[in-house]
Amino acid sequence: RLYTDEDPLVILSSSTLKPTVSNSSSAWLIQFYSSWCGHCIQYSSTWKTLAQDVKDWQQAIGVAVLDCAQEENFDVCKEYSIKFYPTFKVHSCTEYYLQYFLQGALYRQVQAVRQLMVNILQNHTRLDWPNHCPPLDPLSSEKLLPLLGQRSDVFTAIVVEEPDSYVGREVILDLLQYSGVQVKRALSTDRPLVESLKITTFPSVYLLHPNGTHTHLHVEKRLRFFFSSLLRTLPGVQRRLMSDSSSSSQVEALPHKQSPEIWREFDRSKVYTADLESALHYLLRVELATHSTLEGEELKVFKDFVTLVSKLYPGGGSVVKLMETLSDWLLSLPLQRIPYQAVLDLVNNKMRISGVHLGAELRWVGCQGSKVGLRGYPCSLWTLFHVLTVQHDAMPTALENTGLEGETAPVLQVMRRYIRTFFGCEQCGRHFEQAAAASMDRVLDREQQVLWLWNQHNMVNYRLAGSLSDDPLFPKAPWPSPSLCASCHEEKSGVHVWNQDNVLRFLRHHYGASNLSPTYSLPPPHPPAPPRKDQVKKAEEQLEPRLGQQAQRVEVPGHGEGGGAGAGQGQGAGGVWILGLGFNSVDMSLCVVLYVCSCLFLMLLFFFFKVRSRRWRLRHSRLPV
Ligand SMILES: Cc1cc2nc3c(=O)[nH]c(=O)nc-3n(C[C@H](O)[C@H](O)[C@H](O)COP(=O)(O)OP(=O)(O)OC[C@H]3O[C@@H](n4cnc5c(N)ncnc54)[C@H](O)[C@@H]3O)c2cc1C
Repeated sequence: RLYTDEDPLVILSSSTLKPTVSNSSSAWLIQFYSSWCGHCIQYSSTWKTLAQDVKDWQQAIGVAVLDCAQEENFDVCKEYSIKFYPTFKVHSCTEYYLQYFLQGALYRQVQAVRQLMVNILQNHTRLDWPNHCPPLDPLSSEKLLPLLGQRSDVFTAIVVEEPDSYVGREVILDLLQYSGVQVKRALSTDRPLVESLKITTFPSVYLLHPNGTHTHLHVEKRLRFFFSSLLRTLPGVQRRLMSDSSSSSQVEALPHKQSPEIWREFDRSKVYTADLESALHYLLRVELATHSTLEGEELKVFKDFVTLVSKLYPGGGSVVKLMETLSDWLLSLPLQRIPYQAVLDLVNNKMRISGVHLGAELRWVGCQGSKVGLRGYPCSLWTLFHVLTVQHDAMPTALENTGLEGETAPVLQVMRRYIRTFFGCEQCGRHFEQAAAASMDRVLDREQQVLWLWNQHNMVNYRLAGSLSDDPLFPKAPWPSPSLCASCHEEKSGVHVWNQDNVLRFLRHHYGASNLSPTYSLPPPHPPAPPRKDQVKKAEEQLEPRLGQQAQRVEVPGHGEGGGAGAGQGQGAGGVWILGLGFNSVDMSLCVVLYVCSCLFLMLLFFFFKVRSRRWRLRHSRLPV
C-alpha cells in the first residue's frame, strides 16, 4: 500500500467515497491512483507532504486518495471515468465533481497544488461554499480601520500583502481550527490602510489585541509558517478538538485553565528536573508495579534501562545515586527472577542509604496539562529520552563497559525495548515499534540518534494534532516552534523545511545539562540537623549534668557527607554504604551473628583437632621402637 492510516489523509474506497464526500461540509481533493503505477509510487511522497502541509485546512478542504488497482474499487473508478493515473478530482459541496488534469510539472509542486486549493476555495459560489470555509477575499480599509481601538473577545490579525501573494489566505486556513484569534487579509495597494498602520514591507501582520491596543507582529522571517506559528501561540489561542470542531465554527471565548492543581509558572525554553524525576517516579513506582516479578527479557530490558539512566542522567545528585545503586544491585544479583517488591524497596530507599532519593510525588512543570489526564507522564517520558540522547552525544564514552556500548544507537534501542515491554499505552508502543522497525537501523551515530528521536516525536505530534489527547493550551505542532528556534525553519519552493544543522544545535542546547532547571524539584529529605549550641546549652540547664554531657555527644548519621559513595562514607541512619552496596541494620546483625558462629565453629574445630593430635601422639609414643 502506498498510503497507510498513519498518513495525514483519508483513504477512500468504493464503499466510503460517496458517503464521505457527499455528506461532507467541506470540499475534497481526491487523487485516484494505481498502486502498480511507478509514477504514482514516486508521487506518493509529494502527496503526503501536501496532505501534511494542509492538514489544518481539513474543515474547508480534505485531501484523500483512492486506489483504482484494488479490485473492490474497479467499479467506482469506472464510474468516475478514471483513465489515467494519477487523476485529481475536486468534490465541491454540491453534487458535482470538477476534474483537474494538473498539467505538466504543476501537480509535482506542493506549493502549486496548495495554491490551486486556495483558488478552489476562494472561487466557490455562494451555493457550494464549504460550511467551514472562511472568507478569503481581502477586506478594505473602510472595514478594517474602524476595528482599531475596539475591545474584543479575541485577537484579530490583519495580514497585509501584495495582491499576488497567497500568504494571507494560507494563514487564514492554517488558523481555521483555532479559537481565540481571527485572521483577515488586506492588500498592499490599499493606501489608506497601509499608511494608517505604517506598513512598509509585505507581507506583514498587524495585530489587534482583545484589550483594544494594536501593534505590528514581529517575526524573524516573513513566511507563512512563522506567521501561523506565532499566531497559534498567542495567549488564549487554542486548537479546537477534532470532536467538537465540526460542531462550532464560531470563535470561542478565551480559555480558562481547568486544572484543580496549583498552576506552576514555567519557561518553555527550559527543561525541568521535576518533570524528569516525576517520569522516573511514575515509571518505577507505578508503571513497573503492574509486573509482580521481573524475569527473562523483562529483567534484561529493565536492567539496561536502569544502566542507561544511571550513566546518562545529567547533574549527578540523589537520583543518579539511586539509579547507580539500583544498577549495581541488579548487576550483582545472580538471580534470573526478581520480585518487583525488592526493586520498590530499593527505590524507596528502605535501607536508608545516604544520598539516595527519588521524590514520591508527581510534580509536572513543563509537562503540566490544562486538565487532569492531559500531558504528564508520556510528555515526561519523551523529555527524559530526549535528554538521554543529548547526554549520550555530549559524553560518548559514558556507556563504556556497560554492555550497551556495542549498539549503534543505544539510547534508542533501550527506549524501543522499554516502550515495547513496559509502556502502559499499548497502541503507542505499537506505533513506535513500527517506526523503529522502519528506520531505526539507519541511525549510524550519536547525532543521528538525537535527530531520529526528534523527527519521530514530530511525526507523532503531526498525527495527534487535534486529537482528544491534544491539550488545547499546548497544541501539538512541529517542534521547536519559530519562537524557540527561528533558524531551525526555512522555506524551499514554498514549502516549510527544517534546517537540520540548526535543529541539532538547538536540541543539544535545549536538552543539555546546562538548560535543566531545578525549580519545583522535590528536595531530598534533610538529615536531622545537628543540635545548635544554644539548644544543647538549654538542654544542659534543664537536664541532669550527666545527661547534658551525653547530649553534647549526639551523633547525626550521614550529616554533612554530601552523598559520598566510598567505603565507610555516607553512613545513613541504621545502614552503611560499602563498595557501592548498601547494608541495613538487619544485614549488619546477620553479619555479626554469622561472624560469631563461624568463630565458635573454628574454635571447636581447633580444640577437636588439638585433642585428637594429643591422643595420637600419646598412642604413638607408647609403641615399642
Ligand atoms: C514513545 C511514545 C509514543 C507515543 N505514541 C502515541 C500514539 O501513538 N498515540 C497517542 O495518542 N499518544 C502517543 N504518545 C503520547 C503523546 O505523544 C504525548 O506524549 C501525549 O499526548 C502528551 O502530549 P504533550 O502535549 O504533553 O506533548 P509531547 O508530545 O508529550 O511532548 C512533550 C514535550 O516535548 C517537547 N517536544 C515536542 N515535540 C518534540 C520533538 N519533536 N522533539 C523534541 N522535543 C519535543 C515539547 O517541549 C513538549 O512539551 C506517545 C508517547 C511516547 C513516549
